[in-house]
Order: sequence, then structure tokens, then C-alpha cells
Amino acid sequence: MASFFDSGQVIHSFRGGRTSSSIPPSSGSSFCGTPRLGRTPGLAGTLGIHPAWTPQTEPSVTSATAASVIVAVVEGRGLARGEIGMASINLKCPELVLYQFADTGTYAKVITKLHILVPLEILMPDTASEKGKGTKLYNLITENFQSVAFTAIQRKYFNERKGLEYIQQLCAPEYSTVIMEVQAKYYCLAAAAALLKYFEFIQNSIYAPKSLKVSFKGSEHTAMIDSASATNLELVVNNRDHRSEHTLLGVLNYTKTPGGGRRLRSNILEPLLDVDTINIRLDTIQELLQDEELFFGLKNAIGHFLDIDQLLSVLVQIPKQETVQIAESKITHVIQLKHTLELVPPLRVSARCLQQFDMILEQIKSVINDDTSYMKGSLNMRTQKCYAVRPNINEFLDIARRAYTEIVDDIAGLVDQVGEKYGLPIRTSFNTARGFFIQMKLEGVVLPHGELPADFIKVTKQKNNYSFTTTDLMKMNDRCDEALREIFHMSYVVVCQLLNTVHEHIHCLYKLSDAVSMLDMLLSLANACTISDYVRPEFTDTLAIKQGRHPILERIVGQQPVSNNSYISEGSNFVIITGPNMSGKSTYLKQVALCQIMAQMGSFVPAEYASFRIADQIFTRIGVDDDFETNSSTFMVEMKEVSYLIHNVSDRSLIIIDELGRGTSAEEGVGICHSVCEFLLSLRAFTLFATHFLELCELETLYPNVENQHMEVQHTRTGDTGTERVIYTFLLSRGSSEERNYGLRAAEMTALPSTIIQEAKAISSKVSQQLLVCFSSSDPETQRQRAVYHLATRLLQTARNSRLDPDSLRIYLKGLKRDYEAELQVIGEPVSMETEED
Ligand SMILES: Nc1ncnc2c1ncn2[C@@H]1O[C@H](COP(=O)(O)OP(=O)(O)OP(=O)(O)O)[C@@H](O)[C@H]1O
Repeated sequence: MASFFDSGQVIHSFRGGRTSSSIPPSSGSSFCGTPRLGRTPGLAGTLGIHPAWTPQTEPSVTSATAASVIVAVVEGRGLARGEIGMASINLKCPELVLYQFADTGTYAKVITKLHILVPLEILMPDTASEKGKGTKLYNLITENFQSVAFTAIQRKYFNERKGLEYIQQLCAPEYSTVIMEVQAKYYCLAAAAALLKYFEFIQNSIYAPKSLKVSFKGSEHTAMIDSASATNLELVVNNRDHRSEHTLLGVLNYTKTPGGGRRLRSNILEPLLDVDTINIRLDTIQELLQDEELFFGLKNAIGHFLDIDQLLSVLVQIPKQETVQIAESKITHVIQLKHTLELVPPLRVSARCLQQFDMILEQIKSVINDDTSYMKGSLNMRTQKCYAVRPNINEFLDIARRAYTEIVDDIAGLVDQVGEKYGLPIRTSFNTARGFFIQMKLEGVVLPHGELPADFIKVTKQKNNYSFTTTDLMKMNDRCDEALREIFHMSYVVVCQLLNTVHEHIHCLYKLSDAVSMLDMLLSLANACTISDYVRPEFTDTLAIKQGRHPILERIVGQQPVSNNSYISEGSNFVIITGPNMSGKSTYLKQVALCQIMAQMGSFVPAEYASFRIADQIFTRIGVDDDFETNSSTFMVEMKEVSYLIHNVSDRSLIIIDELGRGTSAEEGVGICHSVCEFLLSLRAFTLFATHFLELCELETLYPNVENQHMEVQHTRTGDTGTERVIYTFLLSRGSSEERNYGLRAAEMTALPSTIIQEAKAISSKVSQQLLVCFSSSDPETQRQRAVYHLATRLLQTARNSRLDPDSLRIYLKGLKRDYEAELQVIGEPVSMETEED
């Protein structure tokens, strides 16, 4: 341990990279002497450690969402810059996850992964922030995760050889193939070494050999949704109210276990790519929906499970110090393990697994009493722990337990005596903080001389109750605690021997945890289908949704929103959507992306029919808010997001762009939109592009794969004044919007003076005429280039579209030639193309 702190500036810990402090040299011994590190306020304060570091003795559902992951991140140097190694461990789940991937200059993958992990603490080599000047990755991480504790660790602890040694030593045999996978992945191994070393130090415990689940996650098995898109789509957090459940997670979350909830969250953020796996999930949901008895039976069974991940986590840790608290919590964990294994049979797990679980249960039952069970209430649980170990295993334990029983009986006798002495209706109570104490109801009690007797001490009054104790009772409590300490200590020795044998089969507990969380997630997805009408999606080369609905809007308004059809295929992969403000464009765009994500995570979707093409990445550019955190203007946020999109987009991506270019002038906005569209049009990605720039609808006449659609609105005149009123239908129709100047019409409905509106109308008309001129009559050379570019793009698309038969191809090429000649004639160019016959 001391070697970890063998030089002065070893660990710097600070939040948001703004403050920094360092642990004094050779202070290691004093830290190691602390039995439960997380409970030591001094150290926690020095390190800036979050209270969630404190090991919890009892898993709780409410704590499931709290941050509990510690992540080490390291970047390659020199030629390997951009190669990222990461290792994460969840304090509530003993799984070491390794990641290694190449990232672009924006480090979007690292940031996205970190957002998904919700880290409690991030570790990086101290060289990433040398001399007060951080690397780009370091600056991005500290900017993006300002509320997360950040710790710089000496670079030498990021040692790949040590990392491999750790994994060979700790990995459960069942998962050992991971060693083959990662042995040449130096950066994730280096991150693992630093992480595990730090974990040992901070938790003051080590993992038992061959007990840890180790997995490697490349980014190729799941769809990539960058963190800005996850935020835009309100996948797990609502942008207006962080506590609101109006998110996709809120809509789908009917999970009963913390593990199920975690799994649902991570699947929403990282949907699957593999159609077979998705279909297996969909088959299961279908079966659950068809068999009510099965659905409710499993739901009921799942509801009794505790947080198996957290239980596993404490079972595989070997504390470096033995204290009464540690002894007591180990006994609790064995009782919880017995409770968990007894819940397995109704889950219909395979016979082979059941055999293994039975074997562990038999081992437990050879030491733990049959009727010992996990119970709510501190006194109940204390009694269960006290009598957990069977009699006749340790005769001193049996004697200590008899002594404990006598003391408890004496306490009851003492309280009865006190009650009789003063003629008061008092009763014995218990809580963890006070131990045994006395309680008395205030109602209907006549106190001698109007006050409590003097020997009632430490009196508190709560609602209708007095709570107090006496000197004798306090002495008896001390004796009781002493007897318990002995009992826990002797039981702990027996329980540790038991756990040593259980460790051999630890891998099947990982499988159980996996199975329970997966089943819980699928039950939750099936549950969502019973609340609203969802349909099983298909996977083809086309995105086709009949009467699709926005899943979150549907939940918010409590009634079905207006549904819409969607169709995007390879031949028509770019949809431009226009329509006035408030007509439902953004809602529609998000609806398509949300349905795509739901389908890829294996959920049914809110529609009458739905078919999807698997998307490897989902990009969104939505919203016009400034990003104060990173001090970016609206326009800069837009440009950063678009630049990220352009650098990372692939032919199998789904792209949602809403009102690009709103953060700058109209001419520049149209220009940017046009060039971004032309770039995207050369790809086979599916794009939905909502805009107020009606000029962009011209693209439909230039590109065969563009389709214009618009949100329909109707107009009525109301009252005597005949004021025009707009009725939003939220219905999507073909073609571009006929609505003009709707911004000005919306302004007219406000209290703005009419002179201002009139002037605005005049200026707007002038500007739009100028824009049209700019857009259509640039100099002949530019126009000629544009015609050639259009021809080349369309030829490229034709070449890609291999499904056209020769006749259709000939007709299509003739059309292309005609369009090209027409474009050249407009600018007076000689038409020099050879005829088809030539
Ligand atoms: N399909 C729908 N069914 C019912 N209500 C809808 C539907 N789509 C949108 N709405 C309602 O209309 C409101 C405005 O929708 P939305 O923000 O999508 O419009 P927009 O065209 O993107 O507006 P803007 O151009 O001003 O951004 C939403 O807040 C929602 O309450």
C-alpha cells in the first residue's frame, strides 16, 4: 500500500478541475489503518470522495440510480494519440468493463461513454494535466463532468502489464476468454491497473481471486447515440425538469429491481445492432403479452429480488480489516444470498442452472438455519443475524446466544417492572441508533405530579409518543451489544468459510443477476405495451411506420396524439419537412428517432405497423439553446453538432436535423443548410430535415432521393372582427408547405404594434426576393458546375441502386440527360452530350 504513495504528489483530487489538493507524502499508513474508508470523513473530505463511496450493507432500490461507477481513462501518446483505453467498475456490481477504441478529435465517443456510465469519480494520469495545462481530452472531460470528482493518478500506475496480471488473477474462470480479447489492448489494460489499485486503496478491500466478471466492450455491438442527441431526445433525462419522468426511460420503466432499471437505461442509451438478438427479445415480449398468467407470475417473482449486483459486489470483496460492522454485514449478505437463491425456482431457469443454484443453496443450508430469512425492520434483521448459524457448529456461539436471549428477556422484565412501579402504559422498543428503549403514548396518560419520573432519561417527544430510557436499561443495552459482538464475530468465521466454498460457483450468480435484470427489463417493456397500443416492429431496408405516435407526448397528454405515417427508403432517403411554428415538426422528428431506438432495444413501438432499417448511429441536431456550460453561442453549438455529424456519419445512420442555421442570418442559414444537405445527399443515411427555409424545398427538383413533406394547418376566421385563427392539424402531407410569412402572422396575434408588423412585412418581402435571386442566378460558371455536380451525384446514386432493371435504368438515365441539358440551356451553354444512340 505504501508504495502507492511513495512520492509526494501522487493523487490530486478535485471537482471539476477547479480546485486541487494533494495527499501528503507517506500518509498511506494512516489511511490503511482506517477500517471503512468511505466512512472516514477526513479522508473522504481530503479526496473529495462522494458519500456514495460508503459501502452499503443493504442493497436498496432507491439507491440504484445514484452514481456508483469509477472510471479510469487514458489516451495513447505520440502516434497513438486518439487511441482511448477505459476501465470502469461499479461499486454496486462487481463487473470490470474494459473499453478501447479510436476516437476523433472531438472525443465524442469517450464523452458519450462517460455520460452513459454516470461516473462517481474519473481517474486520469497526472500527465494529462501537467503544469496546469491540460490535454484536450482532459479539458473536455473536466468541462463536461463538472460535478464529478476527478482524480489524477501517477502515470506509472497506468501499467498494462500490471493490468493483465490483475485480470488473470481476478477474472472468474467462466469469463476468462476476455483475456484473449484484451491481452494486446494496452490502453484498457493500463486503465484497469490504475483503477484496481485505486479501488483497493479507497475501499480498503480486495476482490477475491477468480471472482470478478471481466468484459470487453468494443463500440461495434451497439448503436452510437452521442450525448447531445440523448439529451435532445430526452432519452433518460427531461430537459426542463430533471426529476420529471417525461422521458423515454420514464415511459418504459416498470422495472422492479435496481438491476432491471439499470439495464433498461443502458439499453435506451445503447440500443442493439444485432437483429437476431432483438428478435429474441421481441419474441419474449410477445409470449408475455399472450400469456397473462406467465406475465403476472414472473412479475410477482421478480419483485422479491434484491439488488443481486450489489450483493455480488460485497460477496466478492475481501476486507483488509475485520471489524464488527464488517462481520455483521457479511452475515447479512449470506442471508440475502439465501433469500435470493430461494426465489430462483419460479423463474423457470434451465435445469442445469437450477442444479447449480440448488448446490449453492445446499451449501448455505448446511451452515445457516432453514428458517433464517431476509426481513424488513432492524430488530427483525438483528434477530435473524444472531440466530443465522445453525446450533452445534460452534459451542461457544451457542452459549453466547443463550446469554443474549437471557439479556433480551431481562430487558423485557425490567421494562414491565418500571411500568408497574409508576403505573404507566410503557412498552419496549428498538432501533439501530438507540438499541432497546422505552416508548409511551401521550394520549390518556396521567403522569404522577404532571411530569415524567426523574429516572426516565434521554427523553424525546415525537408526535404522540414519549421515548426515553433508564440507567439500568442502558447498562443492559451495553451487555446486549457485547453479547452480540461475540455472536457476530463467531458467526463471521463460520460464514467466511462458507463463502470460500460459494466463491467457486460465483459465475452462476453473475448469470442469475444477468437473467433477472434482463427478465425484469423485458417484463417492463411488455408492461408498457399493456398501457398503450404498441406493435411489434420488423427489420427491413426501409423505415416505414404506419400511424406512429410520439411515446412521451402520448404519456404526457394522457390521450393519443395525432399519429403520422413515415416512409424512408434508399431511393428516397432525404425528407425535408416544412410547416409553420408550432405545427408539430420537431415532435414528429423526435417521434421517428424514439421509435427507432425503441425498436432497436427490442421493444414494441407506438404505431399500427412499423418496419426499421437498423441504424448504426443516431444523430440529432435539435434545439436552439445556448450552452452556457461550455460558453458557446447558439450558432457555435449548432456548428459543433453539425461538424461532429459530418465527421462521423455513415451510410447506415439515422439523422434528425431541426431548424439548422437559425442561429445566424437568413442568407448564411440557407447557405449552410444547402451545403450540409448536399453533403448528406451523397450518402445513403436516412435523413429527416425540418426547416423554415422554404428555399431548400428546391432540392426535390434537383435530387431524386429528396422528398418534400409538410405539416398541414388550416385557417378560420373568428368573431365579428374576422380575426384569422390557425388550426394545427399535426398531420404530415406530401409537398412543401404553402404557408408563407407564418412568423409574421404569429407576431400579428401578439400585442406588437401594427406599424412594426407592417414594416417587418415590407422588409421580409424584399429580403426573400433577394435571397431567391442569389439562390437561382449566380454566374454561369457556378451554375455549370452545379449542373455537373447534380449530374454526378445522381449518377453515383444510380450506380449504388443496383436493384433497377436495365429498362428502368435506361429510362432513368434518359431523364438525367434531359435535366442536365435543360440546366445547361438555362445558362446558354452549348449542349454537347452525345445522344443515347451514339
Ligand atoms: N402529433 C401531435 N399530436 C398532438 N399534439 C402535437 C403533435 N405534435 C405536436 N403537438 C403539440 O404541438 C406543440 C408544438 O409542436 P412542435 O414543437 O413539434 O412544433 P414545431 O413545428 O417544431 O414548432 P417550431 O417550428 O416553433 O419549433 C407541441 O408542444 C405539442 O404539444
